Amino acid sequence: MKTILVTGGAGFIGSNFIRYMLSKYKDYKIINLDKLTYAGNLENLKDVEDNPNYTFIKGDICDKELVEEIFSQDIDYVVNFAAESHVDRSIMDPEIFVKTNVLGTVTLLNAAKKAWEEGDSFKEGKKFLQVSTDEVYGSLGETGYFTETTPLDPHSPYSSSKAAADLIVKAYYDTYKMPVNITRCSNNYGPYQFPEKLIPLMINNCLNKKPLPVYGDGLNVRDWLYVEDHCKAIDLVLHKGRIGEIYNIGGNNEKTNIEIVKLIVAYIHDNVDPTVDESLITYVADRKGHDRRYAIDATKIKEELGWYPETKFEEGIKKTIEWYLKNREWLKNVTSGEYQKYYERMYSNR
Ligand SMILES: Cc1cn([C@H]2C[C@H](O)[C@@H](COP(=O)(O)OP(=O)(O)O[C@H]3O[C@H](CO)[C@@H](O)[C@H](O)[C@H]3O)O2)c(=O)[nH]c1=O
Repeated sequence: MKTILVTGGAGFIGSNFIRYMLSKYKDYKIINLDKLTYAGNLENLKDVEDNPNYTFIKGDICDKELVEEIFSQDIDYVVNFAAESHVDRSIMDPEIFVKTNVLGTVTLLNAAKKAWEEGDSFKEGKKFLQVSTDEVYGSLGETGYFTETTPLDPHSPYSSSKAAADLIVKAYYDTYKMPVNITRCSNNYGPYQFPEKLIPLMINNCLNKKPLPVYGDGLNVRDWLYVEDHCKAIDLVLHKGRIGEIYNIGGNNEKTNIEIVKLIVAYIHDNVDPTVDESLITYVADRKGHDRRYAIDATKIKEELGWYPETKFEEGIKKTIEWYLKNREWLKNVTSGEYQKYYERMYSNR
């Protein structure tokens, strides 16, 4: 029996993680603390909202009083997914990224430390897991991989805020010996991803026959990881990861952006609407400071914890597109209102 505080559980990866953990551990309690920003959506958790082991609390990880009050319950693990996560938004509005990603993390760390400290050490069995990103390592050329010892070299306001948060988490381990882990994942894809990110944005635009905006030359490379494989990796690190360690989590699946876009177009063309074709592809101005290539070396998590990405990309992308096709109402709801304004601001003069 464990109680896990999951922050940002109404977002894409967080909601997939909550669903995965509730079905795997029938005796675990999950508290989901989520601010419900534009990217958080309780619809993502409709199927588990009545589960007696699940509690939702609406709130901000920067709210010290609220976070401390949550820790009046006996929390065993914290998994911190809560973050502003979209690189393009961070280029437009950096401040909220620093606030949520850095101050939010330190607020959570402080509350956990206060609740878990026992004399000059920590109660048994506690852990703070910080969910981070491979973007903290910066950008690769055509060869090489990020390992856990690759120096931090973030470029965007988003990745810089995540790197800062990682360093604060590390400082709590180095200074107080607080039981922590940091995981750094590559690009996730799968059900419930908000359609500002490459894959769901392209699916949504294909379904609406809107131009498909490809940044720069379309040859930037990302390493795609199916979200459920990521959830399995976090579960393993939470239970078996060595305290104080960082674990990279990658899909071992590098693709250029244009390959991804063409694959989505072909699927929609063949299975949904034959009038959708590559003529929708529109090359637009590049993202400022656009990292060229991310690729993860996940040897450490494989050798220490036996994790590897189980889902083949061909299978994962098919499942993902089919999920969006089955959930058009969800897609319609999340792309109304604020999304339209964002889309205009983001894409109108590129
Ligand atoms: C939205 C969009 C993206 N792109 C390009 C930019 C990138 O090279 C690639 C993927 O873009 P995004 O889906 O925004 O993801 P990216 O910037 O790689 O970052 C993601 O992956 C990171 C992990 O690597 C996470 O830490 C971030 O939170 C997550 O947003 O596709 C386009 O060409 N056109 C687009 O409209």
